[in-house]
Amino acid sequence: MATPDGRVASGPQRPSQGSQGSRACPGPLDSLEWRETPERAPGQLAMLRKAQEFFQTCDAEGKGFIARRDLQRLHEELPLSLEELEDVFDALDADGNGFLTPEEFTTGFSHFFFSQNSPSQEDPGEQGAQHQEEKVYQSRGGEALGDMDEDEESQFQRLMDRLGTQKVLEDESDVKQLWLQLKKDEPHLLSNFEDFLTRIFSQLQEAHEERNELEFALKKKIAAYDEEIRHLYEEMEQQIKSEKEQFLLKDTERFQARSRELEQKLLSKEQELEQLIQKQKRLEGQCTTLHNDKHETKAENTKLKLTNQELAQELERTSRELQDAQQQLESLQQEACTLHQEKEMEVYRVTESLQREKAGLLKQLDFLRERNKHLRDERDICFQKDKAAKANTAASKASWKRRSGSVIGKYMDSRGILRSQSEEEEDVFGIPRRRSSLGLSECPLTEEESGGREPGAGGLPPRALRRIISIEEDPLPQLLDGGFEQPLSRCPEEDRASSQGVEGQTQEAPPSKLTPVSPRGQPVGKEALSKEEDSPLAPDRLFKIVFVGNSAVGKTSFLRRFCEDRFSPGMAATVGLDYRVKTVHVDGSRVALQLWDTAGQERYRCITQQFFRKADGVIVMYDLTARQSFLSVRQWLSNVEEAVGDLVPVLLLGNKLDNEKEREVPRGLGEQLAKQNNLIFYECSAYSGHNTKESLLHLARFLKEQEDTAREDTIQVGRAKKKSCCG
Ligand SMILES: Nc1nc2c(ncn2[C@@H]2O[C@H](COP(=O)(O)OP(=O)(O)OP(=O)(O)O)[C@@H](O)[C@H]2O)c(=O)[nH]1
Ligand SMILES: [Ca+2]
Ligand SMILES: [Mg+2]
Repeated sequence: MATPDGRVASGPQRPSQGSQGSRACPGPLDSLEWRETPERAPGQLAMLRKAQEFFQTCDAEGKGFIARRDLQRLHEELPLSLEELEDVFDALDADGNGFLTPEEFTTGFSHFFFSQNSPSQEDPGEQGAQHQEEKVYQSRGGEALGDMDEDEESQFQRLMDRLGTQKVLEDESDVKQLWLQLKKDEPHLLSNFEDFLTRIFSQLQEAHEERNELEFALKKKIAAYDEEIRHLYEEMEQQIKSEKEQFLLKDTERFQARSRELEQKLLSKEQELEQLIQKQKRLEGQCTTLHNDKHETKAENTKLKLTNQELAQELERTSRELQDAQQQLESLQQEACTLHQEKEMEVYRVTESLQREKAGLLKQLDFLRERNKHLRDERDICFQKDKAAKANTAASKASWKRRSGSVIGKYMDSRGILRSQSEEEEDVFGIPRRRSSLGLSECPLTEEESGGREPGAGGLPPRALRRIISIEEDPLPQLLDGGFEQPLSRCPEEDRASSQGVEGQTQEAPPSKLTPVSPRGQPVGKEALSKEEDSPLAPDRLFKIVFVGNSAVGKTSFLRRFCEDRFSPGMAATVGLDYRVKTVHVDGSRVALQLWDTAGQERYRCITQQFFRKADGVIVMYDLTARQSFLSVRQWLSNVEEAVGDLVPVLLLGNKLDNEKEREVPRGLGEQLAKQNNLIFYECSAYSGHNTKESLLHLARFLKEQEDTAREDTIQVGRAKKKSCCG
């Protein structure tokens, strides 16, 4: 390939030969040379263009500069050695930084070009090897050309034209030299050479055309590609645009939806806010009212506090007063209690004195009876004497009547019937009868022997219960002062019923005339007399106990056993009511028991009923040898309950335990009944004395404990009340 020197050298020397130039880049350089050469006066511009083209040839990669390596790569194409090329590079690299910029290259090139144009070079050292090479080439070329004549020249030109090398060969000087050499040295080989050239050039031509075609195709392809790329680009742009639009659309829609949503939210928030504001206003209003209220309440509170204080003071004062009142009340209660106890004790003492009095009177009565008996005896004797003497006159009879009147008259009425003892006593002791409400019947004493009259038939109307003494109204003194101390007798009806049964109280009556049908011959009251303990000490407390149960179950016998510790068979039935007082010791206390013996017979029930009410305890007795008496127990219990409720403790006694072989009521039944009704239960015998004391003491203890508990309760309640008042 031709160097720049070559081209430049051939340029000025052969301006008409357009085919001369660089073989490396024939296209553009060719065209440059073809355009420049005809002008023959290349200006700066043309030179620059050439330099530029050469620069581009060297800088094949389009880096914008030429490295030392780029120039060395041209070593095979340029007729220069590596060292020479190095020299050229160094010469061109003005600043010596190892790169040739386009300016450096152009400057160096133009320098060389201008130095070529002016043969007298001012700076031969600078041109270096290039210059030398140029000279060699010129010398050779000049020599060859010098040898060629006009004829040969045209001959060769023709050959060239025929071959059509202009299109293929840029620089034909080599071929020309070879042709000339061959023509001169070996003319016979010229035709071969020409043939060879023809072939070569035709091939070259083909190759050239082919290349052109390829270039054209390439250009077309490139254009197509460009077109396609442009198309693709446009499409892409379109797509991007549409995508963008879609995206924008979507975004807008989303944005709009979002904004709508937000607007709604905002709206609701605003509403909420509005509500909240209203609420706040309301609350503020409430707050204000509350504040006002608070003030009012505060004032009221203060007022109330003051009132409270006043009230507290008043309360204190009142409680003090109350306390005082309570203390007073307590002292009054204590007084009342002591008064009550004193009263009871008084009652007891009076009872006792009356009993003693009663005993004295009974003794007197006994004495009188004795006297009566004695007088009767005397009378009998007199009567017998009269009979025997038959000389007794009416005067003697009259005197009898007067004695008897004097002595027994007190006891007999005009009809010869013994007056009731109470009447008698009224006469004798002048004690008036006071009680008449409820109480004991005063049964007339029927003296069988007085005319042998039947009591029922004797015209004496049977006197009904006349005198009634109430247990409820402190009865004892009155009970005793009138007639109770008298031996109670059987009622006339009973006498009649028992076919002239005469009261055993007139024991002195001749047995022949007294026909006691009932085993109950004995009077009741007499034996009840004061075998009672004459205790020197007054009892601590007193309990009233009422004895009930069917007739003949042994109530009176039981009481006798308990009080006197003896048993009399054939007791008379109790009439109305009897009582005894017995003091017993219970756990260190002296307890006086006022034991009321009621009549079990049906007709006295109404009286008995009255006595339950003031009773502290009740004893219900049945006869364990008489079934019916046990069956009546329930009735007795209900009577008690009717009168006093179930507040009063009840002792159930099954009597006549000694008579086991005639037992009709099993023990279990009694126990069961007691359990059902919450009673104290004993089986006893008045006859043997078994369980008499035990059972009554049990009841007495129970009563005492009950009273103790009640007292304690009262005290505690009082204390509690006091405490609560003080507290
Ligand atoms: N075998 C036996 N007979 C007794 C017992 N207790 C009383 N008797 C007899 O039973 C009969 C009636 O006795 P009272 O004591 O009069 O009976 P009462 O319950 O007082 O009778 P009223 O006064 O009519 O209510 C009398 O004949 C007594 O001798 C006893 O424990 N054993
Ligand atoms: Ca440089
Ligand atoms: Mg009796």
